[in-house]
Amino acid sequence: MKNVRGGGGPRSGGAARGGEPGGSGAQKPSPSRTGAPVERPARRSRPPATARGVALEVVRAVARDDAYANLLLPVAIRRARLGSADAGLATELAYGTLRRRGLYDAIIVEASGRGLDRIDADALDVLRLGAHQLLAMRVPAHAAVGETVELSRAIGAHRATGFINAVLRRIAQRSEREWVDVLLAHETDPDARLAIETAHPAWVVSALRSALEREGRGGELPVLLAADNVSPRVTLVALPGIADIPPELETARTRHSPLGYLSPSGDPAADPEVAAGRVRVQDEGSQLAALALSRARPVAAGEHWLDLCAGPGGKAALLAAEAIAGGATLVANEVVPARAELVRKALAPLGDGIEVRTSDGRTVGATDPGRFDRILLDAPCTGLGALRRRPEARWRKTEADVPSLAALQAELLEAAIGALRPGGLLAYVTCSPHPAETTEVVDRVLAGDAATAAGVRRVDTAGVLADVVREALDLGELDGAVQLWPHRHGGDAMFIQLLERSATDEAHPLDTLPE
Ligand SMILES: C[S@@+](CC[C@H](N)C(=O)[O-])C[C@H]1O[C@@H](n2cnc3c(N)ncnc32)[C@H](O)[C@@H]1O
Repeated sequence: MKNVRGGGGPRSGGAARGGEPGGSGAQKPSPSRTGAPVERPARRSRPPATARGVALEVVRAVARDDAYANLLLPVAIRRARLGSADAGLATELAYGTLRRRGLYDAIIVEASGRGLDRIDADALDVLRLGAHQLLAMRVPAHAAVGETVELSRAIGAHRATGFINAVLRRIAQRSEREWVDVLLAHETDPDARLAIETAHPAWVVSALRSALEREGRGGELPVLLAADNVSPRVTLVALPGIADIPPELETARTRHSPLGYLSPSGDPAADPEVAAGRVRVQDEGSQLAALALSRARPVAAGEHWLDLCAGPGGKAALLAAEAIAGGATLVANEVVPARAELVRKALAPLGDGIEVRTSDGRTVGATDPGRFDRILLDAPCTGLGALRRRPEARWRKTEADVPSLAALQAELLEAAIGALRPGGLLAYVTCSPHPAETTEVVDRVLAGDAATAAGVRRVDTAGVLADVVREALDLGELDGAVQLWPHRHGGDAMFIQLLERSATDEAHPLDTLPE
C-alpha cells in the first residue's frame, strides 16, 4: 500500500513526543494536488474526556506532533479519568486506527472522491476513527456515524460535519473486505496487494519479503504480516541478581528467554517489582539479543563492556545485571541527552557503579581504541521488527529513510570494531530484519579495511543462542547470524550477529565461521 501521505505531520513540541533529534517546527500548509496551498484551520479545541475523545487526541498527536501512541495514551487515559471499560475502548480505537491508517486513508479517498491533501486535518483524523469503528469494531453503523459526527462537533469542526457524515455513510455501505476488493481492483503487484490486505506500506511488505526469502522462508510472509497486526502480550524480564521469576508464574515463562515471563496483569507498572525497576518490561527478542552477548562465553572478572546506543536502557539494564554477576563493568552510551537520562533511570536499581555517557557513538573507535571486551551495538533502525508494539510505526518511516540509517549503522559498526579489544566480542543488533540494515551492513563493514585489519570474524550466533534458550529456536540459514520473527518465535524481529576480533593471545577462542 502506498503511503498516501508521508508519515505524520511536521514535528512541534508535544507530550510524549519522539526523542529523536530533528524537529522541524510549526505546521505549514501542505500543497494540494494542484500545487495550491490548502489552508489548515486554526487548531481546534481539545477532544472531550471520553473514550472516543481520548482516541482522537492520540491519533491527532501522532499525525501532527510525531507523538508515540504507547507513551501518550496512558497519560491521556489518566487525564480523562476513564474507567477500565472506556480505557479499553480508547486503546482499541487509537491503536487500531493508527495501525490501519494507510488502509483507512485509501478507503476515505475512494469514498469521498477527494485526495487526502484536500481534506481538513481534523476531519481526516475523525474520519479515520469512524472508519475503524465501522469496518473493524462491529460498532453498529448508526452509532459509529452518530458518535463520530458528534465528536467532530465537540472539537469545533462544525463546518466539516456534513462532509464527515456523508463520507462515513458511504464507508458504511461496504464491509472492510468489500472495500479491500475495491482497492485491489486497481492493483496487480503482489506486494502491493498484500499491503492493502494487511494494512502495511508496500515498501515494508517488499522489505519483509526479501528478509524472509534471504533465509529461504518467503512463504511465511502472509503469516508474518498477520502477526504484525496483533498486539503482543506484555513480556517481563527479571534482572539477574536483583529479581527472580515468581515461582507462582513458572507456567507463564517465555518459550525461549530463560529470564522472561508474561506479565500477569494488563498494567505491569502496578507490580512493585516493576515499579522498583528490578523487573522490566522487555520483549523476548531483546532479552535474547542481550544474552547472546553476555552468555557467549564465561565472563572474566574485570572485563569492560560497552552498550554503544543504549537509550532508553532496556538492554543496558540486562547487560549491567549480567556484567555485575560476572565481575565485569559496563559503560552505557547514548547520543540523545533525554534518552541518556532514561538509561540512568533504567540502571539506577543496579547501583551507581555504571558510567553513562552522552556522546556520538561514531567517535568511540577514536576515544577508546581497543578498550572493550564486549560491545553491544543495538543500532538505530527503521524498527520494522517491532510493528506489533508500535501501532503507528509502519506509516512513520519511509523507504527513503533506509539508506541514511544503513550508512549510520555502518559507521557505528566500524567505530565499535575500533573500540573492541583483541579477542573481544561485538553484537550487532537491530530491531529490523531489513536486509539493507542487517546482513548488508555486516557484509559491507566486514569487507572494509578496518575490519580486515582487525581480523574481525562472524561468530556462529545461532550456536551461541542454542546454549542460552529454554526451547530450541527454529532458525533459517543466515551465514552465522540469527533473525528472530514474531510469527515464528513470538518476540520482535531482532537481528543478531555476533562478531569476534582476532585475539593476539587466542585467550578465548570461539567457533567462528570462515569468511
Ligand atoms: C534501537 S535504539 C537502542 C535501544 C536500547 N538498546 C534498548 O534496548 O533500550 C538506538 C538508540 O541509538 C541512539 N543513537 C542514534 N544515533 C546514535 C549515535 N550516533 N551514537 C549513539 N547513539 C545513537 C538513539 O537515540 C536510540 O536511543
